[in-house]
Amino acid sequence: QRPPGGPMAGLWEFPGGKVDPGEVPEAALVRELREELGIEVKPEDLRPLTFASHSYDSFHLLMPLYACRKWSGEPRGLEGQQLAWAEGPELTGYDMPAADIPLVEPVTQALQRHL
Ligand SMILES: Nc1nc2c([nH]c(=O)n2[C@H]2C[C@H](O)[C@@H](COP(=O)(O)OP(=O)(O)OP(=O)(O)O)O2)c(=O)[nH]1
Repeated sequence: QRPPGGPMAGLWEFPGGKVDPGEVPEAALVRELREELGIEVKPEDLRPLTFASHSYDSFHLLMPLYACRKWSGEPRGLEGQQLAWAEGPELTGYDMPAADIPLVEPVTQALQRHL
């Protein structure tokens, strides 16, 4: 859950974050999962699933979404954030950033197909 006081506070998002200059996207996600959730993921265990392309008022977000079925460690909110483990149809019950709404259906389908 996004922290209070910042942009889109309180909305539920997929774990991740911005790619640093010169950083490969998969490396950025591995880093963010380590920093935010304390889990270790190998880049080869990230499978591209779909992407979001959404114009917010002040920027355009192009965000790749990956499936990850293998990790080590137990996810914890290392930055004080609330966590939720949501599978399939439960995902629709969370208030999400506008860019994420079109991702719910492909994620739900991928979970059903065990991708
Ligand atoms: N991680 C993540 N970010 C998302 C999702 N949906 C969505 O619109 N975003 C946006 C929010 C941010 O503008 C950007 C992610 O960057 P971030 O999480 O590193 O940045 P932030 O706004 O929390 O903080 P800052 O670095 O700009 O201060 O993408 C999502 O599902 N997951």
